[in-house]
Amino acid sequence: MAKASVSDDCIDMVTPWNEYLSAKYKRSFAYHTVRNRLPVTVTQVIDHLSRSKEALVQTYGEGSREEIKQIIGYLSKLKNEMQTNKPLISLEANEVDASDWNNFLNTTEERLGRPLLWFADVWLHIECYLYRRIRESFALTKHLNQYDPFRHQKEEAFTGSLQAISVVGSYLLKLIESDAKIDTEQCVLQFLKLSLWGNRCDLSISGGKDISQVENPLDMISTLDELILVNDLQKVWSALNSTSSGPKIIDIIFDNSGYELFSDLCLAHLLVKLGLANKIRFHGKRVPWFISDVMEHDFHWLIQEMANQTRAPCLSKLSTMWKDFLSSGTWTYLTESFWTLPYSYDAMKQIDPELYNSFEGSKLLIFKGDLNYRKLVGDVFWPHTEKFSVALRGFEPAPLVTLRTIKADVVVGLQPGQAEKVAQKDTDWLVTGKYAVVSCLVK
Ligand SMILES: O=P(O)(O)OC[C@H]1O[C@](O)(CO)[C@@H](O)[C@@H]1O
Ligand SMILES: [Mn+2]
Repeated sequence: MAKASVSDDCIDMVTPWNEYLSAKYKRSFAYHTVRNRLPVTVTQVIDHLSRSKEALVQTYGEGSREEIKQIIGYLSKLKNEMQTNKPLISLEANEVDASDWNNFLNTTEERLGRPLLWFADVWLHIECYLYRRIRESFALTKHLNQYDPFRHQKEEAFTGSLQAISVVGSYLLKLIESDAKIDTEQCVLQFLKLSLWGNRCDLSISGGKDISQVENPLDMISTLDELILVNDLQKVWSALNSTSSGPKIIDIIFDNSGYELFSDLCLAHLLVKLGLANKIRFHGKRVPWFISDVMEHDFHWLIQEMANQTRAPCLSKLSTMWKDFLSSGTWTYLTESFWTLPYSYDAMKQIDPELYNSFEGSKLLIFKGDLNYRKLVGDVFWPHTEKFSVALRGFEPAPLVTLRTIKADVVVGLQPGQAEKVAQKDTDWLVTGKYAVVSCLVK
């Protein structure tokens, strides 16, 4: 009998413990995401292109008119493939990571003995594949080859948060310019929390709705400690404050642009100013990713946009200092392809040994956000009391910490009974970004 709908392929149950998160489980957030949220994301890109067509043709030339039609056709086909649970197909455009992606697809197909399907396989792989296919629709064109369909939303996420950004920026400037002795530990903990809660601003969870930070984040921070379900901030402080002889290099693996990126750079500035790091390496995405993730353009755009804020002189002052950090090499911005492959981080040593080895000398790896967390723990539905060190499955290139607001249904490191207690208060505690975890692995 013909399937009434794709969901007939899915199992009407919650994800079993220790199983991969997957849209094959109808009661999972993965199913809701693949069934309802990702089609909306594709539709929003199509709508954006349709609405901006004339402006795009103005900017990219008459040749782009036909390409816009081509991209919309490609995206409509992609949406249909997903909604009718078609096999995942190889990438066509010859980009730096295309062979890695196609190797992943072929190797997985061989292991499974069947092609990958949207409603059967690991959510992480499916969701990353969707964004990589959105990228492909532009990579197959000439005029719009480097166009970022999410840029306008990422930029609005900054301009919409300018009030909160000014508050935090002037606070940071006062701190670093004051001669008064500051409580180093308290300041670092405060800026770690600002960076953590900055992760609430993520367009993929909000479905693109405006998520600008309007409250005063400094007031907000002090009231949120009880929402941090795993709080290893003291361990992070000890790792940062350790007087180990090694180089004081810290890596920040970025998540979202806008307010979150600003809060990450404030933390990075403080760590350098306090002598806890003498080099900070930032890692961003090579292609438009999960709507709000940072690309190199977003990074430099934000710092330049701060320089333009004549009504917030603290921001233009910070912008000058941040440009100096970049030109002196204290800060470096890196874009490795690995971050936009489908792999969870236990595969890094094998897939990108150069990247893995580059972390060996790092004092601390700071992973921001939910997708990085899912890649750290492998998108497995671990029991919530499973140890973070076990869930990492051998990914330990250096001391690391995850600053993550919870937006997907996987969390480890909780105490017995803790998940049940939170769920009584908020049934959707796993997917709203209201709660957070700060989990640290020190070597
Ligand atoms: O920007 P973040 O914090 O990585 O959030 C991305 C997360 O948002 C979601 O789209 C929300 O479900 C997840 O699929 C993904 O892990
Ligand atoms: Mn993100």
